[in-house]
Amino acid sequence: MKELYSCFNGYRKQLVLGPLFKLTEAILELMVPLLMADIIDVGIRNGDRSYVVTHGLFMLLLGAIGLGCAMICQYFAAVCAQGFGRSLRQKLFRHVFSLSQKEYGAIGTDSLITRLTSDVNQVQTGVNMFIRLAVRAPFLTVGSIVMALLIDWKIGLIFLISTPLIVAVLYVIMSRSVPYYTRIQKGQDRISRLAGENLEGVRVIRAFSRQESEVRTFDAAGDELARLTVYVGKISAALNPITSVIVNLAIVAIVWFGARFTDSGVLEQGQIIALVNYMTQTLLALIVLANIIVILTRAVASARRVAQVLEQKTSMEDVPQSAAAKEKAPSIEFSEVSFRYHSGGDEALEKISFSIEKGWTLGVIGGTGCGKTTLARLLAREYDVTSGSVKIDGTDVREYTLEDLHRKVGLVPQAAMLFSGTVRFNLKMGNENATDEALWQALETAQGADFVRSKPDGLDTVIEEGGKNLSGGQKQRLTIARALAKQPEILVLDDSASALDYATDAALRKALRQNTRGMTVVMISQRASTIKNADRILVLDDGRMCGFGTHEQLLDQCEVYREICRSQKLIREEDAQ
Ligand SMILES: Nc1ncnc2c1ncn2[C@@H]1O[C@H](COP(=O)(O)OP(=O)(O)OP(=O)(O)O)[C@@H](O)[C@H]1O
Repeated sequence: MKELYSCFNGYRKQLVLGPLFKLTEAILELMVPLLMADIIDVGIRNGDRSYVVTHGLFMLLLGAIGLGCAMICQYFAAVCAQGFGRSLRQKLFRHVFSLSQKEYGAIGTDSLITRLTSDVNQVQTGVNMFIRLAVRAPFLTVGSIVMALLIDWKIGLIFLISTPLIVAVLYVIMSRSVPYYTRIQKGQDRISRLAGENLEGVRVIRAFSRQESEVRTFDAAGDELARLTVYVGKISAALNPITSVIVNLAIVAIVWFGARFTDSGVLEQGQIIALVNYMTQTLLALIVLANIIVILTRAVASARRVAQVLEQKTSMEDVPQSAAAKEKAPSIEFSEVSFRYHSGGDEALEKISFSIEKGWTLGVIGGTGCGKTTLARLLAREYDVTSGSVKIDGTDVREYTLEDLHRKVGLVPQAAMLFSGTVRFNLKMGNENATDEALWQALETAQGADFVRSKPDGLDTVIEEGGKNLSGGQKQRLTIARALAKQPEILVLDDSASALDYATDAALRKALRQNTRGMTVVMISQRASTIKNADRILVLDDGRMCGFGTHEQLLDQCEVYREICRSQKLIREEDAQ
């Protein structure tokens, strides 16, 4: 939670002054019943009009000052809560970027989104309410009791009996309802998740005619949320009648005993009215206090969820400075590399060893789930190896700063990911300083220049969220161009041409060969035709390396490779024997 306090930096003044102004308003509010008692007992009883008017005007003045204090407090609360929320959101967002894939996987993307949005909002509301009401409500409760005791300690005893009774009722109702608020919060998270997932995958849902069943799931989640909310509403509905009964009985007791004390000259009528006012104030303050406790309980739960992320340290330590690359060392070298995902299960890669020289093309092939993407992730250090080492230019990837490493390795992931903006904006993500000429060059190599040129706005063509307005193949070409614009030393294409037709795929490979001289290319593919001309081919089978060599060598020596080529009709049946 310590991490959260620093978000008050710059707003500590409002955090302290806000409650102080509210306290001033509460003190003035406590004085009003006393003034009223004076007006009745002195002014009205003696028929002293000027007393009534001056005291009445004084009451108005107190009211005006109180209003001013309340408005200043409200302003400070808004400034502090908004400022705090903004800092917290920024801090959390920045921190999330510093986490590695391992932590993303452990916390979950949905959960991170909820923490960044609704949890931060809850904490922000909590801060606002804390400034406005957390000091005022308990002060008014205690102050009303003290004032009653000061007017008459015997009548004050009625306050000392009724207040704990009201507190007991509030406690029982809250202890039953608060756990439901946590469940309601979870229910709202579930509805957001379902809505997000369904809207995102609306095309798949339609294609599989799953609308009805998805609507039913969504309805069920909505019904459950409504059921919980109604149940909490029912419990809370008992609050007002029960507390009203207690307060009204207390008022009856005040009037009853007050009348007797008035007869005996111990109390004045105005004082009885003041006591009734204090009783009503006590009740209102206690109800506000109960609401604040609910809001603060939710805010603390949300603050813990946010703090949990902020306190999460990345498992991927960055070094302050990169170690030097070694001359004449292989461009990429895997030595006895094994890797297991944090979620457990078998090793995704097992004792992989190979190396390739600078400027070579490495083809990686194998069945689904054999570890091709994992290999690319280890090279770009999205994860750290479980054992063994991955070296680039003779230096372990862990000895480069992450920034230097990401500059060296351009990874084009399997799922093409584009951001809303323009073509230029997306391509420049690879290299902010790239000229238009360099961007067109990257597009030419990635076989994307023609389709961008065909758009009236060229590089300024608008790309919708996630690249929705582009075809799968167009998206892939732009992601390849984005990586090329970075001019990395190593380009990793993780099945990045899977949506391209054979002719475009062949043109892409030819352009890569011609335009990326000196660049080491790792080409992961399910298609043997895509990688067959690579300088070396790595064949993976269920996380193990079962072949490494040229196409011809592998046809000679590797049964799995021969089988892949045969199944894809790259070689004739009899050659595979
Ligand atoms: N984030 C993850 N958490 C846990 N296990 C994972 C994760 N990603 C992949 N795996 C597992 O690791 C193994 C290798 O997966 P990987 O994605 O590297 O295979 P792949 O060869 O790229 O498959 P494909 O060709 O289908 O893309 C699989 O058994 C997969 O289930």
